[in-house]
Amino acid sequence: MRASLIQIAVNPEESVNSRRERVASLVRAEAGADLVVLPELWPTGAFGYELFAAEAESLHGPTYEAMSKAARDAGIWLHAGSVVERAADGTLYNTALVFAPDGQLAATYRKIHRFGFDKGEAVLMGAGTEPVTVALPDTTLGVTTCYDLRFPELYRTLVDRGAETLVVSAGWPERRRAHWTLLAQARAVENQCFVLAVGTAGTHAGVEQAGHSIAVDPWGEVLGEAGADEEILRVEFDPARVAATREQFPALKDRVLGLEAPGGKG
Ligand SMILES: O=C(O)CCC(=O)C(=O)O
Repeated sequence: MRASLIQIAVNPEESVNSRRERVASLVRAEAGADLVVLPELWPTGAFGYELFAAEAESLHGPTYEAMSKAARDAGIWLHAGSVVERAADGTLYNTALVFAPDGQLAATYRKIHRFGFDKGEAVLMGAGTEPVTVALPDTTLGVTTCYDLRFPELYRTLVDRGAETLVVSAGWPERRRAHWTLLAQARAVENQCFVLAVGTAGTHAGVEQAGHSIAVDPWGEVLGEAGADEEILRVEFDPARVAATREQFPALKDRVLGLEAPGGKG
């Protein structure tokens, strides 16, 4: 399976419309890949809070249109990163879009863990509630977004639902780059899954982005890692390695379930 992780530079001198057109061309140029993955909120930047309301889209807005067409033109599965979705009741969500090679929408995922504690996304957006998997011909994707990476229980839920390739679409800051790499590898090892983690490059809203998109195999080995700037990280892997790893080292079978305390208090 060939996957292309497009680490998009988000810088304020490029308009949202120009970036959308540029990214559509980058996606089209990946024809021949099986799967293309884009980062979180690349139209506005994950920290472009002041743009969220103005650039919010209905689910079938301009990013949907451009990405659906790009997926169809390239004939690829496309995790198109996420957009600021304005729902019918006016609530904003950080919503990831996944398209099939015919351009049809295969899945949406509203980010469950919002970042910012008592500000930013955490107050500007609503929280998703539904973990999402997408069955591709050769693997099942578990769809997650940025800050989700810190919450292993979400990934276990995705594994229980059949996920074998965990996608993390992010806008991760440079300041915490060490966490990004470490957690991507940890999620791969503990879940015996491939992890495809794609972030943004550049600096927007004063927040330097980490870049360093990374692909990890079910043994925790790094298949490829990008640098800091805009770059396309292309990796090839055999999805059957997930079943083989789980058979050779069956740690997932030793899970002890039901340890969570009722009400979430330990
Ligand atoms: O958890 C982190 O350090 C970064 C999370 C983040 O930037 C996000 O979810 O947008």
